[in-house]
Amino acid sequence: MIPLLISLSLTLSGLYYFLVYRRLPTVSKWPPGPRGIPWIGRVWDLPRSHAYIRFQQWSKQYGDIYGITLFGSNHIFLASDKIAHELLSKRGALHQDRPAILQLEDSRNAPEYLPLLGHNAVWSRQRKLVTQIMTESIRTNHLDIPALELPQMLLELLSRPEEFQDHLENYSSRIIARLAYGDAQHYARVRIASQGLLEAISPAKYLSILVPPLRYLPKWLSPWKREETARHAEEREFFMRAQAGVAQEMRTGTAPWSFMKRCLESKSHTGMPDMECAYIVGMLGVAGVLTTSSAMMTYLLAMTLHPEWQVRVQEEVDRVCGNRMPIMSDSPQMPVLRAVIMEIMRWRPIVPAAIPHRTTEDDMYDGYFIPKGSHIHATTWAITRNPSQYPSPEVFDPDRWLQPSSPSYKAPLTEYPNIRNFTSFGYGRRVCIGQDLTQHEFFLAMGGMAWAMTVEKKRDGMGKEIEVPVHDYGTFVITKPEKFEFEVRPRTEKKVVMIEEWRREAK
Ligand code: HEM
Repeated sequence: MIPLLISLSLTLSGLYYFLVYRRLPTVSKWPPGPRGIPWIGRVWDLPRSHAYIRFQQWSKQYGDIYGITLFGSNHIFLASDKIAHELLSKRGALHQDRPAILQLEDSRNAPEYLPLLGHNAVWSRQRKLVTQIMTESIRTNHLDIPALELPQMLLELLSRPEEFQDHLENYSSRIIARLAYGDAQHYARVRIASQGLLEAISPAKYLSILVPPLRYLPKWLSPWKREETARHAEEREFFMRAQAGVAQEMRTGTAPWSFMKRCLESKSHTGMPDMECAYIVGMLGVAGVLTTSSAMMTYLLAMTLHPEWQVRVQEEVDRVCGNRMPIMSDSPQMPVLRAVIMEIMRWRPIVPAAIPHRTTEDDMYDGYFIPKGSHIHATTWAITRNPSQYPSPEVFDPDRWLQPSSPSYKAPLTEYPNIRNFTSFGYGRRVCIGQDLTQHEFFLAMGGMAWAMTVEKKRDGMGKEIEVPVHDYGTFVITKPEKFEFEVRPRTEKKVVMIEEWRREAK
């Protein structure tokens, strides 16, 4: 079987060379980039995890736009915010499709995972409905829900900091479960579903995503196909069960506001099947867990490594809020906290390789030909390291958002820095729909942590500081810091009592 696949690949590589390179218009050219074997490309040069670091290295060599070929697909990589806006926002109509994720059954058409759908009628109706529900959740103050879950997360962090990943993922899961289904009871299953889908779309787990010909292997030689069938069945069972619970509460008139309630109510005019409704809401849950918790983990890492910034945020919190925790309406007076949040998103992007777009018409950019069907990667890791916009990009420096001399500074400071429309949320018509919720979660959680506790390096038995790894991040397409050791101290005992009281009230 393997020799057959190799000879098939070589034949296709010849065919590809003939069809694609002969097709390039004479006045334009394929962007520069690492060349490999025609059709196959440079697959051996692509690591299964942390590939975004290689993408950035290539951008240094080939420029802010470069191209590679992988198993017959054209991939265009962008390392500049300006070019990404030019192509994906201004000419968004040409580049709003998605490539298929081969580990999933039919990611482009099955009415399941909104962020992975192709540009088709299913995507349009789901995006419209989700946008309406998210807008309504702001208008009806449902985005204040993170505040209700905050005291529990703070108390858990104060008592068992070594389990910080669990506390923060549970915090995000409880928020999204409340929003999705009206209460937090499903949080553990939401978290499992998020992790399951994340692994299913990550080359670090499934080589078949990076090497598409592997999908033609028979089922008995493809354990990953069996794993996907099982994951999908479990996920579907959970999404349908959670939906049935809300439907039952609606019948008895006891259902609180939730994404699911709104989705089910909308069925009278959208005519959406139950299964699709279950997936729209389930997907929102999945999208909102590992993304937001990742940045909150980076907050702990950044504050452990940079105590001077923790002091600055705490001074601002104390000055603006006095003895209470920050609330969203404090935001205009808290540029330092917002700068720290921005810098966390820039310094350690949550989806560092971004989600690729797919081009539906031939296009040209700066003399380069972008053929229909190309995958466009606005690689967040490279864009947030572009030195023209972010000098000394490896340095964690929130001042780059506060000092007028910095290229990323924007006035007025009552409004900026502001994570809305930042490169981490993508571009154009596929831009992230969860930005407002993310903004609420980050401001309250990071402001709350700064108010309640001081994090610092741990010391060993000899009193020597234990070094904290700066670069150890996970291998999946949504990354998070690996476990590291640090200490947490409550800023005052009175604050701990206040948080405990608040938790009792919030229940
Ligand atoms: C820090 C947190 C988050 C980050 C970094 C993030 C990042 C992204 C990115 C990169 C995309 C693709 C954009 C593109 O293709 O150009 C996206 C799409 C999406 N995000 Fe987020 N996201 C976050 C939080 C959330 C939350 C909290 C939700 C909802 C609860 C959410 C829901 C979605 C949805 C539904 C899409 C699909 C949009 C579409 O394809 O039309 N995200 N997000």
